[in-house]
Amino acid sequence: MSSGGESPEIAAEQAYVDGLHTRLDTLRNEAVAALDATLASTGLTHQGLVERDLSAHELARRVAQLDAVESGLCFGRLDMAGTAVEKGGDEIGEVAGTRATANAETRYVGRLGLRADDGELTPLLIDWRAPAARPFYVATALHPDRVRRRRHIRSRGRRVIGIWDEDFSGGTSEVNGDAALLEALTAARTDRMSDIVPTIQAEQDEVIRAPHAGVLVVQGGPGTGKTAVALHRAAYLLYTRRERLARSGVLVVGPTATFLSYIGEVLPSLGETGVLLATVDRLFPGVTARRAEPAASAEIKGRLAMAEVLAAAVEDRERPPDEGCRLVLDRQPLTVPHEACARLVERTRQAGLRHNEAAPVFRGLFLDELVERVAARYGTDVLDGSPLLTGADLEVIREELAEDPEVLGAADALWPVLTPTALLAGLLGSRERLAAAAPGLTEAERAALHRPGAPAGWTAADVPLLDEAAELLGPVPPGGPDPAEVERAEAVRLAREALDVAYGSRGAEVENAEDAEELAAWDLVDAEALAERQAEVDVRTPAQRAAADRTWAFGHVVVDEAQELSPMAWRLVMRRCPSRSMTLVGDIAQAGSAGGAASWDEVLAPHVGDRWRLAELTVNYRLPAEVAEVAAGVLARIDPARRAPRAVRAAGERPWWRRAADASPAGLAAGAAELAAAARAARPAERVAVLVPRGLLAEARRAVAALDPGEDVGGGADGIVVLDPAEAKGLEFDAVLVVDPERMVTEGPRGLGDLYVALTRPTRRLGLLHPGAAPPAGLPGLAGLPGVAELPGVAREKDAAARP
Ligand SMILES: Nc1ncnc2c1ncn2[C@@H]1O[C@H](COP(=O)(O)OP(=O)(O)OP(=O)(O)O)[C@@H](O)[C@H]1O
Repeated sequence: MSSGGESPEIAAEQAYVDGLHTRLDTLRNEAVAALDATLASTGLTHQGLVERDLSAHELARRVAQLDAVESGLCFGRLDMAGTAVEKGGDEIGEVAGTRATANAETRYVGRLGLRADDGELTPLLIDWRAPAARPFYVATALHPDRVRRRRHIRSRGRRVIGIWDEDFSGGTSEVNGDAALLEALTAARTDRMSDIVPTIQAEQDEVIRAPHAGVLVVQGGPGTGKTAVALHRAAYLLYTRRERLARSGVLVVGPTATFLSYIGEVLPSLGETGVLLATVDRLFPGVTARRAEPAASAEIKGRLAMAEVLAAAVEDRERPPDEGCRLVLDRQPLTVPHEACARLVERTRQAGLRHNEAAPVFRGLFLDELVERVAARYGTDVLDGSPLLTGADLEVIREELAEDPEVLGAADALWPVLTPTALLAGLLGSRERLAAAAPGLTEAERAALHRPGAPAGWTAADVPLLDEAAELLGPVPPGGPDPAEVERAEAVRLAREALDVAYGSRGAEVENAEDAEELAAWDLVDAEALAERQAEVDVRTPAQRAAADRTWAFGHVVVDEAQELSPMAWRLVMRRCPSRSMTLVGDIAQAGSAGGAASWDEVLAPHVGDRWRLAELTVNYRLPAEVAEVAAGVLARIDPARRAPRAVRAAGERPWWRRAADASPAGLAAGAAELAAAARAARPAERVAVLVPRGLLAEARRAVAALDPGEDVGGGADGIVVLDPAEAKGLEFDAVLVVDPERMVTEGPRGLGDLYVALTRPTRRLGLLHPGAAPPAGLPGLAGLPGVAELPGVAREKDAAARP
């Protein structure tokens, strides 16, 4: 690499890059001025206002894009052999159809396309996504693709600080382009993922630029760049298909909110701001999943069989009561018996509509039935047996009945208009309804689903069920009851049940006179207040316009950590993308949730049959080779047939294990906190993660939070995060301490996958804290270090006593 201010090569590149920034500044100033002028325009018609807002929106996007590309604007240069000059407007990454031609000799590659304002629109910088930039990523000494020399330009802010060259001239190659990659890989990590445009590798480039149509599955081991590739592919598709995708939108689905915040800067740094990032549980407008639940019930809710359970739950709500329907019309009682009601239900179903859409049909049939029964009260002509009432009489009766609140209420009770939340709350809140709708589940499984009392928020696994319910029910018909009212009525009903249950289960002692003064829940709240208190909070933002519409069809959907989605979650995601233009990235070996995927075929067959393509990433960019060796031991246990991705670098440092001085949960947590603090103290710039089995999480968090900020080691909990494997999915840290690896394996439903995730998070250092005296089983390549108690500054009297 050349570096330093004195190199003439660097000075020449600096001059060029300065010119690019001058051009960028000019464009930015022009865009800002145009935006100001647009916003200041007044006296517009309604149409004019709409157009003004549209153009202001577009200009604001342009300003944001020009701001975003400022850092590392130009990162590459291609010196091309030969004389061919490419025609067409797309080669530098601007609007197709412009007239300018590329300079066949030298192309600069950067974050966006720039042209000179010289009348010729001479290309100055080629967008990394344009076809003319492709050789920068795929040229090799063997297939140079007309490239004589590829140059990586490294900058800090606007200053060029280094260049690396790969010379492909004369059939030989002097390659040191790997240096740029290595530098990127060994840089210290922050809590935000960076883009990789300067160093995208050929196998990644192929995935990023793969054709748009259909489902593309990107399988790759940990650290192979699946997330990075998926996000760059989104940026690429937005660039090549801007027209269509800007309208329909791109959705990126990730496993956790932490993960989404970790990747949240990548697309904006590439100038793309219009992409919606969401976890599956945020994809049902108006519902925020805040409630936790045991893994066992989440797993049941994720099963495909729940689609049938919900369909049966809807049918159950259409079942007339055994005693039929009792009314009082014209002060006379009238009963429509169960069989007659059941006949009406059957005829309504024959209309083939969804439940809510069929409600008006049922109401019409119910009215016909009532008219017939009221007419029968008047009897028939004794002479000829003909009805006493004429058709006009019947019509009048029908009109009166159609406005009678009692009749309407009865129709609604027999065929209630339902919101998805009302249906699901009603199902989960009632043992009887669960028994009726889910006869295929065992008693214990139904008990796991049962949620007695008023609904207190939704869980992540409820969200795909709500979506399924919305699909089965259809929208509330116009003129039907207000959905908010329907929901509230159901909540009040359930709240009332909860209060009844609470009241009914009062201890006998409450009946005693001395306890009578004691205030209890049923004294303080009435059912309506309880329902009000438990109402869902809608946290939608304007930026989530697409997410606010459940029926929105995204133009492209990216799913990261796709192996984690349950079959019910897949049904939801597929509904958001009817075109099936999707990029799914994941690693079957890392599946940790019980409902996660066992194979891509199993995941996709119900939705697209075998119409999907598989791409594999084979190089591990995150892990040093020494850490990869340890992780490979776990992969061999998960699936001996699967090959671990090849690590591109070694750290020169062996991962280690230490025996915990105290094997109790509190002892392990304390030992982990001290080791993490020691790691921070040794290298204060590094981010440290303590990864623990789920059951140790609370204890370990407490121990780390209690670290003394004043101690000379560590500086307290700053820079240390404590996570379980599910939370750590997709993230990476400079140094990782895995606590009690054997418990991690036995604890989760797919514990080996959890351990594999945990071991594959570090970019530099890995340590294990283990309760046993023998090394942790099945993990090759670990160096054994003295126990925690022997660490300087860590030994304490009680630890010393606990040692054998
Ligand atoms: N071509 C590249 N240039 C520079 N850095 C890269 C490149 N490819 C991947 N990386 C880096 O390697 C790390 C791992 O990438 P990423 O998180 O995308 O992997 P992953 O396959 O999604 O991993 P996991 O399965 O563990 O979630 C990231 O820091 C990423 O920036």
